[in-house]
Amino acid sequence: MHDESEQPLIVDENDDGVTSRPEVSKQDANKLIWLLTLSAGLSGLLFGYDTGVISSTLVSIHEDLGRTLTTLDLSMITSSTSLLALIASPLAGHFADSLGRRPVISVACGLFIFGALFQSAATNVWTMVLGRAVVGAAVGGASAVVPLYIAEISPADRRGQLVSVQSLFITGGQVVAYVVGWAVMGRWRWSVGAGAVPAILQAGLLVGMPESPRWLVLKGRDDEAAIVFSQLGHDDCNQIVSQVKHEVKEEQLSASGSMFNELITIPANRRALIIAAGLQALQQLSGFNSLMYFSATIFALVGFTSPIGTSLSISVSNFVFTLLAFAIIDRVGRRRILLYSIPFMILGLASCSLAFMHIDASPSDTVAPSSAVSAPKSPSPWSLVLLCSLIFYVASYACGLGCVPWQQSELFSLSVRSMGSGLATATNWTSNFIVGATFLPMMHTLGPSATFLVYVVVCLIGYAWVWRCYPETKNLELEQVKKLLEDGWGVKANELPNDLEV
Ligand SMILES: O[C@H]1[C@H](O)[C@@H](O)[C@H](O)[C@@H](O)[C@H]1O
Repeated sequence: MHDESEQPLIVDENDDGVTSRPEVSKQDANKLIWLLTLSAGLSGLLFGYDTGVISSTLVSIHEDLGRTLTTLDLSMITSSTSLLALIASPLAGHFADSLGRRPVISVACGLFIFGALFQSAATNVWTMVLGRAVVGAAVGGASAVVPLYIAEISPADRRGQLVSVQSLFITGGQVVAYVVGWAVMGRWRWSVGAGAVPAILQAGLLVGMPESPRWLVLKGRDDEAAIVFSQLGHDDCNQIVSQVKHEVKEEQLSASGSMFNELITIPANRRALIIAAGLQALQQLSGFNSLMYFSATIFALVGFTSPIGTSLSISVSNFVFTLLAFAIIDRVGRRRILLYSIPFMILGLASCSLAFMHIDASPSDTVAPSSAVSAPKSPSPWSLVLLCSLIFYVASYACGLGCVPWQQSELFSLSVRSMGSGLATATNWTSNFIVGATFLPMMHTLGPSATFLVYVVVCLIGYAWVWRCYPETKNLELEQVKKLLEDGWGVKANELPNDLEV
C-alpha cells in the first residue's frame, strides 16, 4: 500500500496562485481512476438494464395491466423511456454546468431507484408508462453526464477506453436484463424491480466521488481542482490547471452571449455539435434498438420456439463485441473503427432483408409476440440465415457505432461541453424514440424486408458522412481537440496530432 509520508510535498505557488499538492503514486491514481469510472459507469449498467428488460417484459405482461396490450400500448411503454430521456438529457447538460457533474449523476441514481420500484408496482398501462418515463429521465441524465465525467477525469491516452467502460456497462446491463427476464419466466415485476439493486450500490459509491476537476476550474475553484488532478496522478497539476484556465479564458474572450450562442456561433463548437449529434443520430437510426426492444417479437414471428432465449444471442453479441471496441479503441482510433465496421453493418442488414424475403412473416395487430404469428411454425433455414445475419450486424455495430458516439464530450471545449453533450445525447434519444415508435408500424406497412432496407440506406449515408466529417481524436488532450476543429472538420489535420499545440 502506498505510504503517504513518503510523498514529496511541493509547496510553491505558481503564477495563477495555485498551490501544488502532495504527489500521488501512479498506481494509486490508476486505482482511483478505475474506481471512479466504475462508480459512474454503473449508470450505464442501469441504462442497459432498464432498456433491455423491456424486451422480455413486453412478452410477459399478458393481461397483468388490465387488458391485452395493443401495438399502441407497446409503443407507448417502450417509447416513454426514450421520450423522457430526450427531454432530460439537455436539462442534465444545463445542470451539469451550473451545479456540477456529480449532483446530476446522483439525482439520476435516485430516479433509477424510484422508477424501478414504481414500474414493478404498476397496475395499469398508464402507471407502467409513468414508471418507464421516470427511468427514462434517469437514463437521459446519466447518459449525457457520465461519459462527460469519465472523459474529464481520464488521461488522454486511455480516455477512449475509459469512456467505453460506459458502453460495456450498457451492453452488459442489457445482457443481465435478458438473462433475468428469461430466468424469472414471466414474473416481470421482479425483473423490472431488480433495476433498483445496482442503483442502491451506486448511491453508496457516489458518497466519496470527487467533482470533475475541469468543472472545478471552470467555476474558479482552482485549489480544489489541483487536489483532484493530483489524486488522478497528474505529474504537474499546476500546469494542467493553468492549461484548463487558459482554455476557459480564451473561450470567455471569444464568447458572444449565452452558452447556446457560443455553441452555435463559434465554428469549432458548431462543428463539434454537428459531429457529436450526427453520430448519435446515426447510431440510433441504423436501427439497432429495434432489435433490443423487439428481437423477441421478431424471433417469435419467424418461428423460434424460445424467442426470449434466442434474443439473448443479440445482447450477448452486442456485449462481446463492445469488449473488442474497449480493447482496441485507443490503438485503432475512433474514426478508423467506424470506417471499418459500418460496411459490415450494411452487409448484415442487407442479408437480413434478403432472408425476410424468403420468410412468411407478417406481424399481427395484437402484439404479445407469442401470439404474433397466426399459426405456430418451426424455423425455416432462412430463419437461421436471419439469425446469423442479425448477429453479424450486431457484432459490427457493437465494435463501432455502438461505442464511438459516447466519446462525444471530447469534441467540445470546456465551456460548452456539458450543453453540447446534453444536446448530442438528446439527439440520440430523439432518434431512439423514432426507431422505437416506427419499427412495428414499418414492419406492418412496408414489410420486414423493406424495413431492414431502410436501415441499409441510413448506414450508407452515414458511412459517407463519417468519411467526410468525423475526425480522429485518439491520444489528444481534451484541450487539443478544440484546435482540431477550428478550421474545418479536422479529418486531415489529425494525421499529425503532435503538431497541434495547446
Ligand atoms: O451505445 C449503446 C449500446 O449500443 C446499446 O446497446 C444501445 O441499446 C444504446 O442505444 C446505445 O446507445
